[in-house]
Amino acid sequence: MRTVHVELGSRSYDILIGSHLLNQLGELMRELGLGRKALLVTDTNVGPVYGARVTEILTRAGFQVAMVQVPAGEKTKSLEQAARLYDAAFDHELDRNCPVVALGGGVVGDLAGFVAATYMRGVPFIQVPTTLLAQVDSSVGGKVAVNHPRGKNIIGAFYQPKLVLIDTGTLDTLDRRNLKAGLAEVIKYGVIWDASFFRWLEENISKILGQDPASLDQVIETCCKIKAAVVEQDETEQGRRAILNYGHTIGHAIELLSGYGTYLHGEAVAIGMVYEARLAHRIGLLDAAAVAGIEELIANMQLPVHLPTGINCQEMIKSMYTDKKVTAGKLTFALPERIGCARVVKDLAESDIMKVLEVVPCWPSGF
Ligand SMILES: NC(=O)c1ccc[n+]([C@@H]2O[C@H](COP(=O)([O-])OP(=O)(O)OC[C@H]3O[C@@H](n4cnc5c(N)ncnc54)[C@H](O)[C@@H]3O)[C@@H](O)[C@H]2O)c1
Ligand SMILES: O=C(O)C(=O)C[C@@H](O)[C@H](O)[C@H](O)COP(=O)(O)O
Ligand SMILES: [Zn+2]
Repeated sequence: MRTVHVELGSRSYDILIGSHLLNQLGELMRELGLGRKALLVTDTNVGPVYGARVTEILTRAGFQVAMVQVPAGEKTKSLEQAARLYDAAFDHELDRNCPVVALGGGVVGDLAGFVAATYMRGVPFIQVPTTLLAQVDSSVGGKVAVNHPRGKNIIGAFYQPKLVLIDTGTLDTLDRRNLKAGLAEVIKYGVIWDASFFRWLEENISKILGQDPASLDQVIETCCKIKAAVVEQDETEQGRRAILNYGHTIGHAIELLSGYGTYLHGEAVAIGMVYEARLAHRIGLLDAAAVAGIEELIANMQLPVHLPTGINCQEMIKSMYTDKKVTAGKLTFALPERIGCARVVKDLAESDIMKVLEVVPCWPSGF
């Protein structure tokens, strides 16, 4: 088992990474001294595979478990689904010391975390991420949210989990499309933080796509360490943390305008990283070789690199104004300045963004 610690004073916690860790969840939660009723939140794909097993593990450790399965998919990050979970928490008589446990991908984690942050003004939250994306990114760092019809993750909070338990064995049942979507966030960490990790990814593409266990363990641990380091510096995104948003200003606009769930989050971020690298080049921040290297790695990981057909570039820019990085009406981007280093750039000219979006005016959506 590998452990990554996230040091945030009284909100510190461990990320445990290993191949058969689910079995230890109950004992680990008991050691945290939590109340004995647990709301287990999962979705309609993950529940049937792991729900009964996790319920049994928690029950054996002395928890009374109520499991709720929300519909799988991005549309579930909604206030309607949150309301369903508040009802379930009431029905199960959760008190302030009783945990909400998220068993699933980033959708379940963000939704359940939002409910944990707000039910009774906050109850303990446990993350058990089961997608690669959730294991390398969304389960760590405390961003929890639901979507608004006009903006991604608009209703949310910063609310840290008490424990992140990553059972890498759960990736065995994840489909290829979702595995690859997780790799977009993995590439992000190489671009914004660690040039040697970026090179390592370039050299290990076939092992990673072949789901070689040691390579995936390496990927997950490295990403968790990077995310922990960024979050420790700037828990509530007053500045530096925004580099984790590289690819997301354009990515979120794609998710919104194509209809939540049409593009997976990781796919939209992959496209966003390509166009935002070009934007960084256009404003003189990033050299052309680095832009080509980023685009090549994303394509070689079998992720999309073109804007989808039919997305109107003006509409895209308009929707970027709902981004949480906007301040005083100015668009703000997290852009790479070289492989392994990124910075927040404020006050970009719309004309530069438009030029970049129009380079290949809304290409066909084939990957
Ligand atoms: N909070 C954060 O810091 C953060 C970071 C990145 C992304 N996100 C959010 O995460 C969401 C995307 O998360 P995601 O990519 O995990 O998507 P997801 O949660 O929708 O999961 C993807 C699909 O895989 C299924 N699935 C999950 N685990 C499985 C398993 N082990 N076996 C079989 N099927 C499984 C799910 O049911 C779903 O259909 C987006 O809403 C995004 O905004 C949040
Ligand atoms: O943890 C962060 O900070 C991130 O930005 C991670 C992103 O991968 C994630 O998609 C996040 O939800 C986007 O942040 P948002 O504040 O733009 O919603
Ligand atoms: Zn993301």
